[in-house]
Amino acid sequence: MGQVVEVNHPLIQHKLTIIRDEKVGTKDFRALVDELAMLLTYEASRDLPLEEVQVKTPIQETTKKQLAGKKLAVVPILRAGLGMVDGILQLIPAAKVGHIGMYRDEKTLEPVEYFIKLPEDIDQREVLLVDPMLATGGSAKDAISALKKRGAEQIKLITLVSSPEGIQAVTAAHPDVDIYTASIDEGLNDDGYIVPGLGDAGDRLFGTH
Ligand SMILES: O=P(O)(O)OC[C@H]1O[C@H](OP(=O)(O)OP(=O)(O)O)[C@H](O)[C@@H]1O
Ligand SMILES: O=c1cc[nH]c(=O)[nH]1
Ligand SMILES: [Mg+2]
Repeated sequence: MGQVVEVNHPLIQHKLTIIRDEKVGTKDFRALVDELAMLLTYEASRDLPLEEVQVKTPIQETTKKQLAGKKLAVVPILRAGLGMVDGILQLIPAAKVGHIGMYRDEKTLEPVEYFIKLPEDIDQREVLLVDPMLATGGSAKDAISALKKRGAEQIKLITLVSSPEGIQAVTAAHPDVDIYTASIDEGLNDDGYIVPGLGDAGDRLFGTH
């Protein structure tokens, strides 16, 4: 538990480099964030438990494997986390979806929670908390605390771009949470943006400023 996995798969690195380019528009940005979320989830779900099940093929009866144990919930941190949900649901169609609304105060960079709605059985589910950016770590840290307060015990954090500071903040506050990311970037600028990063993920996804 508490591992930090920078997923270096060539397809992930290639697609991330494309969306870093400020010239890439909303349509392509949105499509690639979804693809990256799917690829990262493929990696993050490597340890899902399996169980045996009887199957009768057109040829013969056999014993094979199926997913076992806890069901899953995908929980995006609004707004930008929303851009990762569809890609993940293509991989795990049966997952339930929760929502945690948070924005960073422009001056203090402190996260402000404005909405939270989770499946009533969140305590029975393994949670994939998703947000493209892990900067100071404030949003992810508070979102994980909010999930734990509502009974979630197994949480993984999936981000596209993370700063060393954000990783440090989350692993210190929540050593039980694994972090899967496409890139650990250099750091943060004075405005709390990841360097080199990709800009404001929410604004690029939704065409806002
Ligand atoms: O690690 P932190 O310092 O908390 O920063 C990361 C958060 O900042 C961005 O959200 P933002 O506040 O811009 O809201 P938005 O997603 O609605 O754009 C991003 O989507 C993360 O949620
Ligand atoms: O680089 C950053 C940092 C926080 N939030 C973003 O959307 N981008
Ligand atoms: Mg946010």
